[in-house]
Amino acid sequence: MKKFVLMAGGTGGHLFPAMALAQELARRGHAIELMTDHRVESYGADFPAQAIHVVPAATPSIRNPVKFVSAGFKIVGGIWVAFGMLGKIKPDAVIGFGGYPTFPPFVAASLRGIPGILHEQNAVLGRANKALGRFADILAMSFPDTKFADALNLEKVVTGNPVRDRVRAVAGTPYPPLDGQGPIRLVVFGGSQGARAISEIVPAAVALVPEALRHRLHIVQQCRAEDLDQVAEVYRQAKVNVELATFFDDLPERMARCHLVIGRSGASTIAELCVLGRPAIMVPLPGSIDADQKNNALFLEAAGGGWIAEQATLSPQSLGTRLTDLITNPATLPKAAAAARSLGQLRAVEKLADLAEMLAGKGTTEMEHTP
Ligand SMILES: CC(=O)N[C@H]1[C@@H](OP(=O)(O)OP(=O)(O)OC[C@H]2O[C@@H](n3ccc(=O)[nH]c3=O)[C@H](O)[C@@H]2O)O[C@H](CO)[C@@H](O)[C@@H]1O
Repeated sequence: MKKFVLMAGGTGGHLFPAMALAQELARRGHAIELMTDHRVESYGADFPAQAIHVVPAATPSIRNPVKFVSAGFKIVGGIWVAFGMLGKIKPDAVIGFGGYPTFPPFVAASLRGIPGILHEQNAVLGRANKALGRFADILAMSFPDTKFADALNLEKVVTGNPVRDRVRAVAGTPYPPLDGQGPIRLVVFGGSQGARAISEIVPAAVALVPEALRHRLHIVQQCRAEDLDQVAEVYRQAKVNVELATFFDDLPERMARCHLVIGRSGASTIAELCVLGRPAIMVPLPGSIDADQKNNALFLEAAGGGWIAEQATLSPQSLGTRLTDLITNPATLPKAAAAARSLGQLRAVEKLADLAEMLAGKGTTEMEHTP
């Protein structure tokens, strides 16, 4: 039995791949602890860790000098706290999943000489992983051509982005029949936190779908608490069958039953679409550093598994027309579903767990390590 500390930023996009690895390592009989931030309360309920540690962390803003200095103190404090914790836990290896809360504990692990893997979920190397490159032994990547990865001088392995057991359990679900009469199931969500733009545009677009088709729609839509009433009202007026919630714990099962997903293109969203084989209209988060979501979405679109709809040019009219075209053209969606499935990396979690075991097995003395 080995002991691992996983480190992940607090949104679903970082925590869920860490959860997938924790589930696999636990199956293999290893002990796991997690270091993260306070948002673990929202997304970490099923995390199979023996202990969850909230470590001080901050993201420095260059625009505000006061905030920059206070973030610096917080990061140094986080390194100090994590250094103490790691001294007691004594893990054989650490695995970081990106997000600013991974920076202090990963640096602390390196200072203690503990070997470490960084996992990048996106098609573009994130800022925390970029900064942590010199403290790691291996970079595990989800995409073969991860942008900016070449700048890091360390061993690189393409593992794919691990998905949770809950997703793997329904991965074999066949694409549901799409005939001219039955229900058409849509799942709509804006990443782990919801997205206002999706809440504004999707219901208005659905309301423009011709009535005969609209009445066949069964929509499951996640939306932010502050958007719920407005979204419910638009669907009520359009007489659409809809289920709304701020977060669906059973989203993977619902995705497996659906014909089409509309949403953002965060890394786990893309990994799940591929493993489940479901097509998507993807609205990448605009304005994100290095356009990670756009690059994730391009990967699926290039394979024919989905369509990018840029938020800047998206309107209820354009989305309504696209939706109507897709559901009146019965061959298109199953074809895109098959293309998405061909990209699915069901074995990502085993590959990453093998890598973690390999690194833990080598022990700190055998590893060439840069503190
Ligand atoms: C705004 C932001 O910071 N976005 C980043 C964040 O995305 P974000 O945290 O939104 O994460 P992803 O899109 O990667 O994953 C969303 C996850 O939430 C789950 N889910 C969502 C809604 C719901 O009701 N139930 C549910 O279970 C999905 O199944 C999926 O597993 O991390 C990703 C991975 O680094 C990045 O690609 C994104 O750019």
